[in-house]
Amino acid sequence: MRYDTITLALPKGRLLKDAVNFLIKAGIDASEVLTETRKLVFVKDNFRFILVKPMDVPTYVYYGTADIGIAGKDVIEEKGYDLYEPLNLGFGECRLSVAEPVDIKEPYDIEKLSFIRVATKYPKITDRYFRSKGIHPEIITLYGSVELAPLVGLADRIVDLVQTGTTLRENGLREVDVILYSTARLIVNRASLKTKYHIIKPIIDKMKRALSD
Ligand SMILES: Nc1ncnc2c1ncn2[C@@H]1O[C@H](COP(=O)(O)OP(=O)(O)OP(=O)(O)O)[C@@H](O)[C@H]1O
Ligand SMILES: O=P(O)(O)OC[C@H]1O[C@H](OP(=O)(O)OP(=O)(O)O)[C@H](O)[C@@H]1O
Repeated sequence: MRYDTITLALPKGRLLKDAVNFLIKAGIDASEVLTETRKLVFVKDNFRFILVKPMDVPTYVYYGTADIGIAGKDVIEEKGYDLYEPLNLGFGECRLSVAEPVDIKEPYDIEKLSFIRVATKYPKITDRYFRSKGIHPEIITLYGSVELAPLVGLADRIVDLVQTGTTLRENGLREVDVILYSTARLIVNRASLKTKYHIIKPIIDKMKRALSD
C-alpha cells in the first residue's frame, strides 16, 4: 500500500450510488465500486474503498480501520461515537419517526402515554427520545421490515425511517412524530485527522467545492 493511502468506508445499499457519484464529482475515482462483484475492497490511486453495512460505517471509522466514511445521520446518532463530521452531503434524505396503526385504540398522545412497546432498528435513539419525554419504553430491536411489527402484534408502535411515506401507508400506519431528520454525512476519524491532516484536509476541501458547484 502507498504511504499516503486513505481508507474510505462506503455504505452498501441505497446510499452507495449517490456516495460514489459524489466522490466522482469531487475528483475521487471510486467508479469501480459500482461494478457488480462480491468484492469488498477496491484500491484506486491513494484510496482504498471498503464496502460495509450502513450501520457499521461509524464503527470502522471510529476504530481507525477507515480514516473517513460516508454514513446517514441516523446511523451516526445511533452509534454515538466521537467522530469529526465536517460535511453534510445532502443526499439520502429521510426522517426517523414514530408511527402507529391508523386504527389504534388510543392514538399517540405523549402527555397521556405511560407505557409504550416499540419496535425499531434504532434502540438507542428511541430510548433517549422516550426517556426525554418521561416514558421508559420497552424496545424490541429488529433489523428490517419494522413496519410489520404492529401489524402482527409484536409492538404498539415503531420508530423507523420515512422518506415518501409509502411503506407506512401501505401497511396501515401513520407518522405521529419526527425524532430526527437525516442526510448522508462525511465522517472522519479524529486521530487520522491529526496524523494525516495534509492528505485529509485537501480531500475535505475538494468535497466542499463539489457540494457548492
Ligand atoms: N427510504 C429511504 N429514503 C432515503 N434514505 C434512506 C431510506 N432508507 C434509508 N435511508 C438512508 O440510507 C441509509 C442506508 O439505508 P439502507 O436501506 O441501504 O440500509 P439498511 O436497511 O440499514 O441496511 P441493510 O438493508 O443492509 O440492513 C440509512 O441509514 C438512511 O440514512
Ligand atoms: O417512506 P418510504 O419511501 O416508503 O421509505 C421508508 C422505508 O425505507 C427503508 O426501508 P428499506 O427499503 O431499507 O428496507 P428495510 O425495512 O429492510 O430497512 C425504511 O426502513 C422504511 O421501511
